[in-house]
Amino acid sequence: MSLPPMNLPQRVKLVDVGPRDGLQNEKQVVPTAIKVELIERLAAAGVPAVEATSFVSPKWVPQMADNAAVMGAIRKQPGVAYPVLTPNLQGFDAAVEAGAQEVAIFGAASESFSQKNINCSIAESLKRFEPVVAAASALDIPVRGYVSCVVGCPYEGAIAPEAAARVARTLFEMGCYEVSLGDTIGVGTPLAVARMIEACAAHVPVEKLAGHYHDTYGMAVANILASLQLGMSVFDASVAGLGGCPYAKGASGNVASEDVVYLLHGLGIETGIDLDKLVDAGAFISAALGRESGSKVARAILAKRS
Ligand SMILES: CC(C)(COP(=O)([O-])OP(=O)([O-])OC[C@H]1O[C@@H](n2cnc3c(N)ncnc32)[C@H](O)[C@@H]1OP(=O)([O-])[O-])[C@@H](O)C(=O)NCCC(=O)NCCSC(=O)C[C@@](C)(O)CC(=O)[O-]
Repeated sequence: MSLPPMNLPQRVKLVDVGPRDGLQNEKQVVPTAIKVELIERLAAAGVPAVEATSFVSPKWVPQMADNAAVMGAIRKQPGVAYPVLTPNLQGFDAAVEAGAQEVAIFGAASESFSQKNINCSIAESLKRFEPVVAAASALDIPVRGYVSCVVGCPYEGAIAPEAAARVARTLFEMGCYEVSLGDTIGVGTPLAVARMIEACAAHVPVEKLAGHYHDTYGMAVANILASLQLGMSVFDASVAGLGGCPYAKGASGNVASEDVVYLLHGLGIETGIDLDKLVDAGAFISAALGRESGSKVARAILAKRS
């Protein structure tokens, strides 16, 4: 017996956002040296893109205040991207000064979340991103775009697929090489996520879309499978399932990178990632934070090893 045919990609790119999306949400400020070692371990495990930090206001997110120190200390691996978040030109200039070679701008499909997260409306945020994309383009720096709250918002509830699609389209037309669709509070189910992707893919080629799913309701792996079947081949995840969002109360971490890699390899999809080394990276940061990994796969592998 075999499964019904699934139209799956041969290779998937995983973007580990743990050092940024994960550690921005820790109550304790994680020492710079630990962040740097985590980033280096992820790159050594074969992760092709590691989101290293964010150049946002340290008053808003003190956990990322050591952004320049982190960027200065990483021993960069050839072929690995180390994108950083830049909400405005001030953040972009600081990121470039610190040696960033890829940046990400981040908008939202929900007005309330936009206000809480970056202190402006969706329209204002898109205006604010334009000079960032222009400055990046002048320096040949690729810009990734994010849309938060693509299926649900902590303040507004369900979000219409068209609202996500409008922002995704604007970011893509502005010049983002890829648009990452964030289920910030992890409420999506495969049907809701598929409807949202279909709406976005009407304006942005599906191969330019990435899935960024938090695992609050345990649906993220199912949502990734649904997204793969719709032609997506880039996913964000956090080693050890780190994280959440400081402006989305109750949101748990991103889907764990280890769980995503286990799924993908089980489907015969290449990632270039060594799962054992990834589990080691997750064990390293979990020990540094003094808690168990949020990845079921990592816990199973570590239990088998002991
Ligand atoms: C966007 C702002 C800066 C607006 O914040 P604001 O207060 O409206 O900014 P402002 O332009 O009025 O400036 C006020 C002060 O902030 C400073 N400032 C201004 N910009 C910067 C900067 N770039 N870096 C450092 N400092 C900055 C500026 O210099 C000034 O300093 P002061 O004169 O008071 O001393 C603020 O709201 C902010 O930093 N927000 C970031 C929030 C954040 O990082 N959220 C988490 C990331 S998003 C996320 O996690 C979702 C995602 C991407 O993962 C996808 C998903 O899951 O959905």
